[in-house]
Amino acid sequence: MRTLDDLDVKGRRVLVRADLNVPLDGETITDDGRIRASVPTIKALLDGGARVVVCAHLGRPKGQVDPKYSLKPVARRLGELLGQDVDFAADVVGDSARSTVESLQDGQVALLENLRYEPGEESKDDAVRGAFAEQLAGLAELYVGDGFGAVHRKHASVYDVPKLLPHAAGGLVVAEVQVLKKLTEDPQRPYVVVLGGAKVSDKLGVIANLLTKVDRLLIGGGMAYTFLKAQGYEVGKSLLQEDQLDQVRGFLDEAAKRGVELVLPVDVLAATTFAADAEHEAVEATAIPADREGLDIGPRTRELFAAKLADARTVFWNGPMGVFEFDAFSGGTRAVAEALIASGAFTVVGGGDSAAAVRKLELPEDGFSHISTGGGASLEYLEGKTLPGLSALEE
Ligand SMILES: Nc1ncnc2c1ncn2[C@@H]1O[C@H](COP(=O)(O)OP(=O)(O)OP(=O)(O)O)[C@@H](O)[C@H]1O
Ligand SMILES: O=C(O)[C@H](O)COP(=O)(O)O
Repeated sequence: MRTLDDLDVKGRRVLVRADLNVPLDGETITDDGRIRASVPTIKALLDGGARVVVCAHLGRPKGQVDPKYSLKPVARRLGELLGQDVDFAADVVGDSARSTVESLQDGQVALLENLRYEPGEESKDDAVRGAFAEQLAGLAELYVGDGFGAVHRKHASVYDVPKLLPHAAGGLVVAEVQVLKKLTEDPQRPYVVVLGGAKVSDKLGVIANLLTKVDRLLIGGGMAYTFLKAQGYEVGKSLLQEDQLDQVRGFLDEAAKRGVELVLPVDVLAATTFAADAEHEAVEATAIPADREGLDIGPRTRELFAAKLADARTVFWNGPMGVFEFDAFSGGTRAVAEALIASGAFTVVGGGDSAAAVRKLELPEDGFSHISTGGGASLEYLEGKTLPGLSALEE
């Protein structure tokens, strides 16, 4: 992969695809980790005299303009971190974007509005995506792919634009790949993967492949309930991927066949409603009341997971064990994070919210070998899949 050193950027407009998909509470950024991680590449380009045009997505507005997902607060924070103004374009490839980009001087930076306001960004139709990519590429002369968290998406800004412009990988992508490579090349064993979080349908897909690579798979968070249901237990109002139950039954069989230990919660904190102050109690994972939803793993599961992590030599963890944003349901995530730190293993935490949880719970970031900005992206990399955003940069 070409890197920034291979590009002559002085006086040129450089489109940087970053992953600035940060958690927001209204307009307040609750964790700016991904913005911070994007700063070194942007700064290096600015120091090199480039005119930098940053593009990124926020949330999943599905091709519609929705002010809730505006990148405006991100522009403000990026400016603070860079120590210079970030011009914000009110659209992605429209009049505002074009005039903002045209007025940039050497060493100045602009951020475009949320890429996912444009239906072309995520379209499955190559021609539709390609047409949007042409518009985006038209804003710049060079392209830098640095949004590691999105390299698993075959989206216009990730996959198609680098085909249209001379390109290079940014420092974040290079660094992330370097660490994750270590996990794919002969990891020390036991190799344990811990999966949780809420993007259940996205991430169930990686399990089939992971079962061929790991010694143990611990499943918590919103991911666990589809497994419990697949085993025949009722999960009340918990997060459930009903259409993937057969697939999950297949994983349970496959794990048993391969001798991979698949460890599920034995108890959960079952709440009356999805709220910070919800009434809740620890119940057996096999007996979740119909009117309750599991919002965290229970105390016995925390101990079980910690025991299963104690002798690990390599651990990858993606996805919080519960709704850590609510204090009452953050204990499971804390317990797993602490068990990773205590294991002394080579530990990688991946994912926007997983990394945010580590910081929110004030756990020492240097207690982990690496905190990756990619959740889904890291998981798919570990599967050994060719990721669209990486293959495009390699061409
Ligand atoms: N039992 C649960 N029920 C509902 N939501 C849950 C549960 N457990 C965890 N979550 C939620 O999962 C979310 C994080 O999931 P997600 O899959 O997005 O992880 P991630 O680390 O951000 O990975 P990625 O980078 O791929 O987005 C958190 O907001 C958390 O509240
Ligand atoms: O949060 C992430 O994992 C990345 O920003 C990608 O977001 P997506 O899962 O909505 O494509």
